[in-house]
Amino acid sequence: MAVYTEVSDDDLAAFVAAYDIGDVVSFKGIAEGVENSNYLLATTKARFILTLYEKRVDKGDLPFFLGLMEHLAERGITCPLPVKARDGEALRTLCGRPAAVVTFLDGVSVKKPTPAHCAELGRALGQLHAAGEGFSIRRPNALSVSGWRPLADAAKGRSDVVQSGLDAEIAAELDVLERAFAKLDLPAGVIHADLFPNNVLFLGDRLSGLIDFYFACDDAYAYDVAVCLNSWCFEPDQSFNVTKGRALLEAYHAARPLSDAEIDALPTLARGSAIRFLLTRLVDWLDTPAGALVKKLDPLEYFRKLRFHQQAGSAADYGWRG
Ligand SMILES: Nc1ncnc2c1ncn2[C@@H]1O[C@H](COP(=O)(O)OP(=O)(O)O)[C@@H](O)[C@H]1O
Ligand SMILES: N[C@@H](CCOP(=O)(O)O)C(=O)O
Repeated sequence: MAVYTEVSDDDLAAFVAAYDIGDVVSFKGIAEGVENSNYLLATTKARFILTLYEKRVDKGDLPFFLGLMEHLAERGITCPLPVKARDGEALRTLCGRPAAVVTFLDGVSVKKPTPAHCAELGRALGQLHAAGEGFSIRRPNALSVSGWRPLADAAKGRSDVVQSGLDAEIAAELDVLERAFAKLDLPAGVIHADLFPNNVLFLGDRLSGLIDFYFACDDAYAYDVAVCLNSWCFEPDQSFNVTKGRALLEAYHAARPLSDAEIDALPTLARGSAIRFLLTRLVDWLDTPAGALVKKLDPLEYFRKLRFHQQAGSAADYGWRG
């Protein structure tokens, strides 16, 4: 579920009256999603997504997220465009929460990505990175290497209920990654940071839109590539599909060429990305009360991916041909 805040008909009517988006035809909560309350809002003019930003979103970050979507949409990226109310403001308040209306994108997310989907994704990611250049607001990645130890500490002493010995494995991995990340000096800019298949829409085999920019931040571009290798190229049996990896990397490289340093760093970045999602899932797993309506995501999926990356010697293990 992702409707934490219920909006009454009266609240909705008062909210929509501030915009020039037509009259409400229908209004329905969207089940998918984890972080925020999302509604599909249809009006006499068009369809929109109304989002109420929930507790985990820092209100101070909203100008970054909304400004970024506007910046990218202006540069040809098919992403939600924040809709301004008559007073010129896109960020408003509804039911005591920060809220915004964005344009609705057609398409569906794929459950089983093919190499063709991975190529589409790689190309779109390269274009996204190029289009983000020149965006003026900065947002450091709170979930990069300096954020991992605090997450591990939050789970410490409890993670063995998920898997015996996990605390020690995480601590040892963080020792390695903190040293390895300190040595990296890679091209950086705006990244999506959560471009999993559920955040990419397709019409047939053609990518039709990118959504959910609420983890976007400044970090190494190749880290975003590593997030996608993790989320798009593993099979359900947890084997890495090099054909998908190659399709993703080659399409990305055609849109935004990867430097030798970025290619060499891929195994380290993939390990980092694996521990990031392992840790956030682990903390959520441990902290989400039994019976909560939110679907808990399996932390061990990312532990198994981490194991693969620990064995990876070079980018060739991800399908890179040079
Ligand atoms: N602009 C959009 N156009 C079409 N569907 C959208 C749009 N934004 C969100 N959705 C739908 O809402 C769901 C949840 O949105 P998402 O931004 O991923 O939520 P959360 O940040 O809470 O995880 C998506 O899976 C998608 O089905
Ligand atoms: N992609 C993250 C969870 C974040 O969910 P989203 O619905 O905001 O994309 C994970 O898989 O751990």
